Amino acid sequence: MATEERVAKKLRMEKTEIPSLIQQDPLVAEGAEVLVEMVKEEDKEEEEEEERYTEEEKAAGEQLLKAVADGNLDQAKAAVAASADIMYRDELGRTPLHIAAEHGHLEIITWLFSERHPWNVIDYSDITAGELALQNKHDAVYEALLNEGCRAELILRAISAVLGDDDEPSTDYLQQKLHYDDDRLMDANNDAVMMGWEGPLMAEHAKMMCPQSSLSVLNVGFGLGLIDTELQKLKPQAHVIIEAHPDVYAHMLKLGWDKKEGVSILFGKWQETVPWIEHKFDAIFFDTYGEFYDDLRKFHSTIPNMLSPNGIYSWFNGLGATNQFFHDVYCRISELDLRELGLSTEYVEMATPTADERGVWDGVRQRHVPFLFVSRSFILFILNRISSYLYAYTLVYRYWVLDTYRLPICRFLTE
Ligand SMILES: C[S@@+](CC[C@H](N)C(=O)[O-])C[C@H]1O[C@@H](n2cnc3c(N)ncnc32)[C@H](O)[C@@H]1O
Repeated sequence: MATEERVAKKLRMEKTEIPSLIQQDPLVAEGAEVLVEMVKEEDKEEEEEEERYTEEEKAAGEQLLKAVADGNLDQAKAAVAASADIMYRDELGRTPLHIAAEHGHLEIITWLFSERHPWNVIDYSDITAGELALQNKHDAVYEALLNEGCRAELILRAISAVLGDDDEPSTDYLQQKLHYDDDRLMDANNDAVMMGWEGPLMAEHAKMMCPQSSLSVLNVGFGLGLIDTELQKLKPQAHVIIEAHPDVYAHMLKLGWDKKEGVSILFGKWQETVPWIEHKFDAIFFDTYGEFYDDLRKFHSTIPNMLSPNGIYSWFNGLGATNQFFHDVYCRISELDLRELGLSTEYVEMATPTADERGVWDGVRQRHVPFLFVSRSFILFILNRISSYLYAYTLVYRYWVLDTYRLPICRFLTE
């Protein structure tokens, strides 16, 4: 496929639409250039891959793809025995897993995993096998893909723990100069830390966590103060806010949050302030920036000490939200992590604002779709190498493509 066509596909638009889009804005042009370079790089890799195969291996690869599409396991096994690469790709970059998922061949999926086919491989348009199973309504296949995704991620985590590969959260974000602009909070690169369009999500979180007044609440991460404003409307008896960034803290003081009745601000990172908290809260919310899934998991582990017996814990759920399949895997992993801590998780579904309603992209770097896909593809490109998506949590967690937001409600397990 020609480079232009591949770029258009990645942007999910027609080839003819791109020139006018590029003319509109130098930032979009910059984004498109990055994409072109990425596609060229992919082309080079593809060529190298082609050259890697002998004629015999290519024939076996084609035989494998056909057998998988036909749902013929014996022939698929024979193709592998005859030297087919288990991850042989067709012209769309789809591997046997994509094809088996698209056609709903569960037995073949199980066999592919036993042959160590990775669960999270993407095609040249960033499509996962999970998305193809979902689109074609192959529920049992989707379930098998989800299970494998969770299994693989948990194994990877266990290996990282043994290797002592437990990264400290980066302090880069906390050292950057932030600025507030209308209803947005942006970092030094003009990347949005928080945007006003998330207001309805925050209002829903507050409502779900605080069904009545006079409760005792904890919020980690002030940002625009959207959730704190909503919590205030519910008249909490005690309202603790943990915030680590000096510019956000200064903004809070300027707005007089330190003088509001019942409000206490703990200035510092939650990692340093939470261990000192002895109070039990009826509602706890977590939404930070510049942190990884592992940090969220560490925060989960502090909940049993801080939540009152009938309390509710919730967190901003942007896990893997650039892709429905990845999102579902991470929601399930989080549920498993919380269960181990004695907490149940219920995901309450609500519609997310549409792209038009999110018109607030104006004035920030990520406002245009090309950037969205540039960062997404870049992350997936890295992912293919480390075979984990969880590390991408921070970088992408504001740019979700999901129509439905899954709001987590966590409580102590009763049995
Ligand atoms: C996405 S914003 C929170 C938005 C907030 N939920 C709202 O409704 O406006 C994330 C906030 O977490 C803060 N933050 C980032 N890392 C933190 C940490 N380790 N401890 C405490 N706050 C942190 C950021 O400075 C930022 O104010």
